[in-house]
Amino acid sequence: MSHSSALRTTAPSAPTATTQASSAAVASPAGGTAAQNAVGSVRFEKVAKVYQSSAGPVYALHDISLEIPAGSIFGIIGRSGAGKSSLLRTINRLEKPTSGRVVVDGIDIGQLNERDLVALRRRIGMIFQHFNLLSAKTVYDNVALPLKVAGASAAQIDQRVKELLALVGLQDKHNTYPSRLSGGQKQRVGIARALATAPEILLCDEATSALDPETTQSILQLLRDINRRLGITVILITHEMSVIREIADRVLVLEKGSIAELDEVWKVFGAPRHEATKALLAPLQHGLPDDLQQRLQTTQPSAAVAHEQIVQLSYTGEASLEPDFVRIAHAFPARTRLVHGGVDRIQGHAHGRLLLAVPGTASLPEFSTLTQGPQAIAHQIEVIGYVTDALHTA
Ligand SMILES: Nc1ncnc2c1ncn2[C@@H]1O[C@H](COP(=O)(O)OP(=O)(O)OP(=O)(O)O)[C@@H](O)[C@H]1O
Repeated sequence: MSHSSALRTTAPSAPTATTQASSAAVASPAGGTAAQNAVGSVRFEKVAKVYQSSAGPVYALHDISLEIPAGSIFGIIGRSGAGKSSLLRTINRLEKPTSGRVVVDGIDIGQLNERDLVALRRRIGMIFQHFNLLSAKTVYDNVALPLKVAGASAAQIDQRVKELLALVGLQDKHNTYPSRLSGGQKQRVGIARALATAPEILLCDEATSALDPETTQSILQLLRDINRRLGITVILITHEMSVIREIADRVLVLEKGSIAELDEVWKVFGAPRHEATKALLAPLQHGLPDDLQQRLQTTQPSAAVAHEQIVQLSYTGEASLEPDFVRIAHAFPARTRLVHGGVDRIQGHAHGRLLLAVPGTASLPEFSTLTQGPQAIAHQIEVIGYVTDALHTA
């Protein structure tokens, strides 16, 4: 498929803005190279946001400095009120920072006049949790609207809307009204509309939060496709950690308006460091099964009491280490059983944990030699407790 070049170049409003951005990027006053300022990059420089409310000032963002590379998929997570929406909305200047700069493609967007701001917003599409479609207009007209506003001709609009509806898989819904569409279809219309002016950045504000898991998967697939085929930078905020795990390259964890963590997703999800991250990721952890949880003791029973030692092997994705069951079996004594666990893959890195039940009287291997160097079978190994009676005879 070669929608890519067509969809990025045929929007009537985009060429001027994109050309401006590219030339400004090459001649960046900050001295950055053209590659650093590639189309679709965002840089926050010491961004702060303070809202004035009747109850006094609300410090929503403090000292945010980071860079989102062009063409990447960037996730923003954080507890409710952490500042995610505030940060996202500074990118198209729906919110103006109280201090600091937001630089899009090498241009400080705080300096733009009204006309340039309109042009900027055409280069930055946005989709929403509740789709924000016009219910009195057909699918076709919803997608056509930004093109009409941008002054495109009827022929340009027709060609572009057809391309976009084909891209999002709604070529047979031109004349349908939003009320007749499923949630996933509505979001596809939202995406087509957001792409109408050939943006270089797509902001996604909880875009899958109102969708069921299967529809979420199909929308994520579409977003990934759009990112890869059109080279559009995708920046998303979500409370669904599985969405970040599924499609983001890098993730920012915000806590009380500050950066708690910022790194590649497999690193943050494999070994979360900040309390806020650990709390957010807790639902993704495979909890202990109830029967094991209830019977787990923290002190080891005496040798006279039949029991098992529960050993946890953790995988954080580092150094491409994978669970190798032959080596695990060799490292542990006879009659060791695999009782629980799971391994996910994030960006090609194995991530998860396995729980082994080792006979209580057997001596355990030296964990330090099994977690380092070429002999490593896991990133971390620890005894998490003991159970009397073998689990499988309970
Ligand atoms: N217009 C506003 N006026 C006053 N306070 C605001 C305004 N918008 C946001 N806030 C406050 O700023 C802080 C950050 O809000 P923001 O919406 O950015 O957080 P969030 O992480 O997106 O939260 P959520 O996940 O609940 O949507 C919160 O304390 C919020 O109450």
